[in-house]
Amino acid sequence: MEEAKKKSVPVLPWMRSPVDVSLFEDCPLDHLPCLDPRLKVALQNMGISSLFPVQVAVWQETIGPGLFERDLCINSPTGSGKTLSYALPIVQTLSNRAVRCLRALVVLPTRDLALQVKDVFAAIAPAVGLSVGLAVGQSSIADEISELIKRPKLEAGICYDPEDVLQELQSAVDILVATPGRLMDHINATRGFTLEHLCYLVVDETDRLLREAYQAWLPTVLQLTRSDNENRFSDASTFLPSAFGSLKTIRRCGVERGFKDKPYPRLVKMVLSATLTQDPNKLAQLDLHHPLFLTTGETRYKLPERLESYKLICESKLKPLYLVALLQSLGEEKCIVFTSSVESTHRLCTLLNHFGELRIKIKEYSGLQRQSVRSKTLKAFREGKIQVLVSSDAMTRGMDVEGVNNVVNYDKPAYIKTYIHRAGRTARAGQLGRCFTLLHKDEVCFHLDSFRFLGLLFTTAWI
Ligand SMILES: Nc1ncnc2c1ncn2[C@@H]1O[C@H](COP(=O)(O)OP(=O)(O)OP(=O)(O)O)[C@@H](O)[C@H]1O
Repeated sequence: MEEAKKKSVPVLPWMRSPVDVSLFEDCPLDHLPCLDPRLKVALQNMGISSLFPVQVAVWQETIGPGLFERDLCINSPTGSGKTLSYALPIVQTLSNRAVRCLRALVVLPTRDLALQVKDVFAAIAPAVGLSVGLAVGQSSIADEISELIKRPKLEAGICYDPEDVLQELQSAVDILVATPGRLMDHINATRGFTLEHLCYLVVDETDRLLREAYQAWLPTVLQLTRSDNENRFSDASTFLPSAFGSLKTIRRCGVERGFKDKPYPRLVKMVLSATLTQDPNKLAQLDLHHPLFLTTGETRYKLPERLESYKLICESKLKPLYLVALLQSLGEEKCIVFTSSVESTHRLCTLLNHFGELRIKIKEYSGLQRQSVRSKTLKAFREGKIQVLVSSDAMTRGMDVEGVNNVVNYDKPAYIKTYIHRAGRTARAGQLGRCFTLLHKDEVCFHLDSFRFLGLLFTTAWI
């Protein structure tokens, strides 16, 4: 049904002539034009010696004479390195900034994803003197504000007038990684928080973020970053919250130090996903400027090169036993088992923990749990203290855990996109990985038909 609906949606003209990322090759850091030597060292410290194709393609479009002329829409497989593809050019371009203010905003749908992306920025940005902040609701709002906003005169004890205090509020960060809810909290209520100077907006996991309104964060950000000229023609009151604390932050032409009397630089947008939407109505929400589409190969979505896909056909009532046998055969290798709901995640995890012969640590990770519990579980999984994570689809998007060799679809994914994001937790960064899907024999034909367009061949797994 979903696929039939999609086929009737016309593709936008600019999407018909994309830059094909599959024509690019890895590029050693030594050969990358214009790379700041300080960033080269930072990348080497991360264990990176060359850039992946999508990173080279984005670098080419953003660094050099063309310098972020167009908004970029990037559709590239899971694990292909999309995070660094935007983080590196943004950090390199901002490295020349004279005054600290909030210039880049990266929005992600979940807290764990935002933390992951913040870590990538934090590994390179300090090398060129840039500071990175996080707004995800991990700490109290007061703690978060004190991380994001500075009061230099007040802190130095030389400012007593409340009016002066307001004037002196400054951003403590150049780059902010945020989830939509917390971002809106700061926009609405944090004094001194402004998007007035924003140059880059990254919408990662775009299709997921466009699916939900999240307190109208996108129209709000777009409205606040429009110049005076654009603002004159639109009526923000239709969606802006009534107690809109930061309305003063709408950018005016030439207000920033160094930009007096010059046209204000355009806000550049970068939107990314492994399953980027082609729906014109959804893309219209992003208000893209002369967008350039980067995608990998000719098929709409692509799986990682080194992913092996297996089907396991069994009767429904025997599924738990098949799973136990599969996990036993995988030994201590890290594995994520996906179910269709938070309830079945809980049930399955409880059941697996009753199989004494499975001498591996198995934990649940689902949207039903508190964030603190989820974060603790994820940390233990990263550290290898847990071998198997039973997860609902909360885990499917973007999570990058080293050494996950196997993914199991205990419940078959309802959509191709779900398959892509689940399977994409393995075979990342050019590594080998396996995805097993448990199917009842009646499901096999339907399942394989709907996946054929991915060029996906399932091998039958014998356990
Ligand atoms: N140039 C590189 N060299 C080596 N490893 C890299 C390089 N770039 C990224 N990586 C690693 O590749 C992994 C995947 O990167 P990343 O999480 O950015 O993928 P992604 O394309 O955003 O995937 P997803 O669509 O699932 O979110 C990470 O572990 C990252 O550290």
